[in-house]
Amino acid sequence: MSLTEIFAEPLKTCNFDSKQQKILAMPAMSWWSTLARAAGRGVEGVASRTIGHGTAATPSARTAWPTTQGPTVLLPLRSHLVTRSASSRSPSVTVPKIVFLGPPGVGKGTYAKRIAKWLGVPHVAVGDLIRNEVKAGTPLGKEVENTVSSGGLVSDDVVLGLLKGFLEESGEASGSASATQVLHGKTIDASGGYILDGFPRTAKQAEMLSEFQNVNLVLNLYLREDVLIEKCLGRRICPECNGNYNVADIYRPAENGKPEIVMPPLSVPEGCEGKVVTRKDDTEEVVLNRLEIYRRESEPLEAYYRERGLLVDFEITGGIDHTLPVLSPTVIRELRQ
Ligand SMILES: Nc1ncnc2c1ncn2[C@@H]1O[C@H](COP(=O)(O)OP(=O)(O)O)[C@@H](O)[C@H]1O
Repeated sequence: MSLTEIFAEPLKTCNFDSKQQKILAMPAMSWWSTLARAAGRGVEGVASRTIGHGTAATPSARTAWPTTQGPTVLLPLRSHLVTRSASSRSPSVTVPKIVFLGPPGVGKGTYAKRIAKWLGVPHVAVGDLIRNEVKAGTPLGKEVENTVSSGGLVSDDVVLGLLKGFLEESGEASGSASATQVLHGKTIDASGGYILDGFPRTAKQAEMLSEFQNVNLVLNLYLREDVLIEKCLGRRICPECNGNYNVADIYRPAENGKPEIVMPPLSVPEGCEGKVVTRKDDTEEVVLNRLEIYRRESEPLEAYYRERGLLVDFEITGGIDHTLPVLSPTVIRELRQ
């Protein structure tokens, strides 16, 4: 079964009458190995751990990618991961502890959230944990409010304290603003793995994280900077449902060895229309400041994880429907290594 067969039809809709039903009905291990084999084939020929639509995929794989018709939906994979733990695979793979890295505007949060849902693990967005404290008006929130709205980085101790509390207390209601509000009142359990988004941002934070968590994959999403700025300025959030949207409609032709970029807007659904707002830190001045900080901090951070063989670079060149069918098997393939 080819990558196209697995990801083209099924990912467009959540329709159980489609081919997806057949895939899900397969015995878990055979589904798993088919997916994993296809994932390996999909990025065949990549010399290093650098993956991207423009750089790694073969032309035939590229033309076979699904077109953008309707939302891309990945059904939960958790049961397959659990099944794998009974096999001979290493336990680290069955507990995916994944870090997503990437500059503001790259879509890190959106991809992290989708992949987390698919893997059946919580998406832990540190920026949300911090914003939550600010929104709840806690002493910590008041302390960091100005730093956040100017695009600066909150102190390591504060962020680490929040994250540690969240990861260690999740599974039992901690009663803190973070555990109860970020996840909309639902208790979450990070003991079966997680996707960490927004932490670490510096090599020092990576060191600190390694003292209490063993991360097994770091996905480094990247995108050219002029597009990043446009995407940040087009970003909208719904304060009620926490949904993220983007009104920017971006196109850049391929030139000077750079891939073509096609990013249609991520439209605001009816229920959120009239409610969406621009984040305070998405003004041009603040975005430029955040990108500057990112550039400064990301190099040593990437080096930290590259040296440990955990970093996978992934170039974003398209919208979600274009990217997710390539990113998802990449995550599985890389977790297996
Ligand atoms: N790991 C971190 N260390 C320090 N500050 C952080 C960290 N993560 C988030 N923050 C603070 O929260 C703000 C919002 O974070 P986030 O939602 O991840 O935004 P973005 O990725 O768009 O910069 C950041 O600008 C920063 O002030």
